Amino acid sequence: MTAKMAGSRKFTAACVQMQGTRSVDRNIEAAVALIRDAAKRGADYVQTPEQTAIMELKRAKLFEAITDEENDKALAAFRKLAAELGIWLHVGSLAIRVSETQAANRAFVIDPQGAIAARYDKIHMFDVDLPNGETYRESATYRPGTAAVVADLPWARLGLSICYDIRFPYLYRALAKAGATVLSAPAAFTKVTGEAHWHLLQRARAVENGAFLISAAQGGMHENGRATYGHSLIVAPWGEVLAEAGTEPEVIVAEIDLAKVEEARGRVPSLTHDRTFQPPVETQERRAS
Ligand SMILES: O=C(O)CNC(=O)[C@H](CS)NC(=O)CCC(=O)C(=O)O
Repeated sequence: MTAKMAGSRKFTAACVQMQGTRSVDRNIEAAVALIRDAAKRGADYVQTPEQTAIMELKRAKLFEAITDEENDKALAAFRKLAAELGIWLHVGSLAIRVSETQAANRAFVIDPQGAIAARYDKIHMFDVDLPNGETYRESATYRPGTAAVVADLPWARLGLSICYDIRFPYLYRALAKAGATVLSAPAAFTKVTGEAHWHLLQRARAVENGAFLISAAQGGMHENGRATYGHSLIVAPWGEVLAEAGTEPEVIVAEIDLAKVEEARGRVPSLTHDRTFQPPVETQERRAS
């Protein structure tokens, strides 16, 4: 609607924060209302969280609810909505059935005509036992992706990632080296790890790559028993938090000025200072000899 022209150095980004349920229909309805709100507030690019369409940890129940890409009603609804609103819509992820026994945790970038401009399958699987007793085995259900993906928005190259990926810095280095000036990590971070690490990791990836980092999040207590951290974030390349959500569903908006990328990279050009050697690891034995 208010989409700025291609070649412009500025655009308006929004994150839609959600409290995902076990119902695909209810989640689509909630997401659509928030995306409409974001467009009304002038967003050219809107991002939704990881698992926008279903938050379900029980494998059998998940497989009853999901389909392949062609039959996915959330994807169809979001394509129609992007075209209607004339926005770039980045669906943080959907669970897409890729075989009898496996799903992909897949992000979609949808263009203002409703066409799929890019797809990314989450690479790093959250197979973790937390100290509070929460246990996750993402790889028991999902087939990890094997490729890093960038998507060209009219204003900037966008680097894709999802949630737990944020803990693997070389992925974002690869995306930045491939020209990404806006990075993304839509998430369903656990409350306990989010409290400890969320802002730190998001800001670190932005600063070390001199790039914007836009991450829409799941937040609050979910029907599946999980508590997620929320705090959707839009971070500038110098590390400032431009917009941040609380724990409840809401929309956050910020203006993305790409001149800030050159400014940050000009001040500290660490992106051009990578050394390729492996630092020697000194062991006790070596030191003794
Ligand atoms: O479970 C669902 O329904 C949605 N999917 C997820 O929540 C995914 C895989 S279990 N969660 C994460 O990657 C959390 C990472 C995280 O919290 C960290 O890195 O600390």
